[in-house]
Amino acid sequence: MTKTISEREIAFATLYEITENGVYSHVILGEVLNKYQYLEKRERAFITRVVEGTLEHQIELDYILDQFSKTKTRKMKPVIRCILRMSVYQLKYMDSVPVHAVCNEAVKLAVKKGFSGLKGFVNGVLRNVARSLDQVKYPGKEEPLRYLSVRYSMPEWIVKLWLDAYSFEVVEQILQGLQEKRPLTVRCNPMQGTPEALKKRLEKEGVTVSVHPYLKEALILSDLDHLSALESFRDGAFQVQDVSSMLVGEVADPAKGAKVLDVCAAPGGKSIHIAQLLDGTGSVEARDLTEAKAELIRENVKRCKAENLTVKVADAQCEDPDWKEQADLVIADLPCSGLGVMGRKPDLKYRMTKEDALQLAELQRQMLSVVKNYVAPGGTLMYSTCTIHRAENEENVKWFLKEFPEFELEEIRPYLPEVLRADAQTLSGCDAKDPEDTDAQKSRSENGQLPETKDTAAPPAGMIQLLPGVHACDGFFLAKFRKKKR
Ligand SMILES: C[S@@+](CC[C@H](N)C(=O)[O-])C[C@H]1O[C@@H](n2cnc3c(N)ncnc32)[C@H](O)[C@@H]1O
Repeated sequence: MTKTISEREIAFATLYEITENGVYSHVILGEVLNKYQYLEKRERAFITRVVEGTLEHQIELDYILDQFSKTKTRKMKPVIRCILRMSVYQLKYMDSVPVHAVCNEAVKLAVKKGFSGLKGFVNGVLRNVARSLDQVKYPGKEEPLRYLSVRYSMPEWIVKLWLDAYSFEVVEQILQGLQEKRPLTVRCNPMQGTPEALKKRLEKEGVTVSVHPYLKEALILSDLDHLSALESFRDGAFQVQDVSSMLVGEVADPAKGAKVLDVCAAPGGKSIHIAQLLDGTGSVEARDLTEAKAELIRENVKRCKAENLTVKVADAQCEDPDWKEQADLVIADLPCSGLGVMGRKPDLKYRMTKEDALQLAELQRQMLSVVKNYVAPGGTLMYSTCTIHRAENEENVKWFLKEFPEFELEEIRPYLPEVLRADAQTLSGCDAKDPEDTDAQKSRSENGQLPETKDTAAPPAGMIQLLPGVHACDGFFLAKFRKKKR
């Protein structure tokens, strides 16, 4: 097929839709790659890399451009700003792309988009950047907020939020972790065989597989094209899930025969995990707000052949009297600001605001105050988010325990992989600035073991904040509550 549009033009149009019209990056990239299936694999990879890379480094790219252009990026015409950003990304991060190709293509694109009058400006700025890229002066560490924000392209409000909660070193580790390419992690379906058998099966299908250091059921896959091309995937032998999310099921540790309610379940990762841990016994009801979300759960349930799982459309904000004190386990994996998974969704950091994140913390409180009513006396409530935000995590836990004294935190360390146990937090220890400073850490005996059972006075370490860069997983928070028996 003759090409009427270049890969740079496609990357530009995609970026423009995301940054100027607010379209979600993962949605539009999926559509674009689908539409231009006829392009070569190399060209499709170029489009993805330029779009995701430009978004990922946007603050840094603007900082560089502002040093070379009299018109600052915020005052530029959106089309020109978009062309310049993606061009500087190629100059700085894509060694294989020659400078003249970047500049010439940017000029051509500006002309094609109706800005022939600015072709000299585009060419001049880019040639200048290319010549002096090594001499760009970045903010120094004496201005920690600005340094971290520009160096890692993270909006200042998020950096500030984290600097208020963690030391400079930990925040830098988180930011580095978010920029690293996240591996594809999957969880073995225990109903279909052992992780060892799945590993062999995947290797036969041409996939490179390693076992995640935290859980033997978690496999890291690489060298694969499409998941749906794998028979093992179509058969439901595994489910894509970050290892942090797998910990919800591990820590919940449901007893065989348990009655489980997952109030925000789509696309079904945690519900299906728990249904499998129940080994076909008990029941899981997986709920989400809309029919479209419920359908996503159904598709995954069908593929994984989980028979003890039903799906229902229901609003977690509205109380369902039929479930009052009926559940042995309630899973509340609630909507959140997602600051722990920004590595997977590069535009999220520019969309989320401090106010939105605080509103989400309020929404979580409202949902928790409804869904806690479903827990039977002696039963468990698991609260989790994929964010790094004390208001949504530790502060919500504090609020919950104060508001609903019939609940208490339950010790989670025995259920965690050994390397994570020291980072579990108690209620009083969750204000510590460093993960190493937690109460749980302090209450460990010298050889790093859990306290002996006779140490009953030790407060339970019932929650954990996982941090990318510090831990080998996404940013994630979980807490385990037990409803006291009457
Ligand atoms: C973090 S995701 C859940 C991920 C899921 N637990 C898993 O492991 O696959 C949060 C979910 O909450 C759902 N949600 C948002 N508001 C809701 C509401 N009022 N009632 C029920 N579900 C809601 C969203 O549709 C989204 O699917």
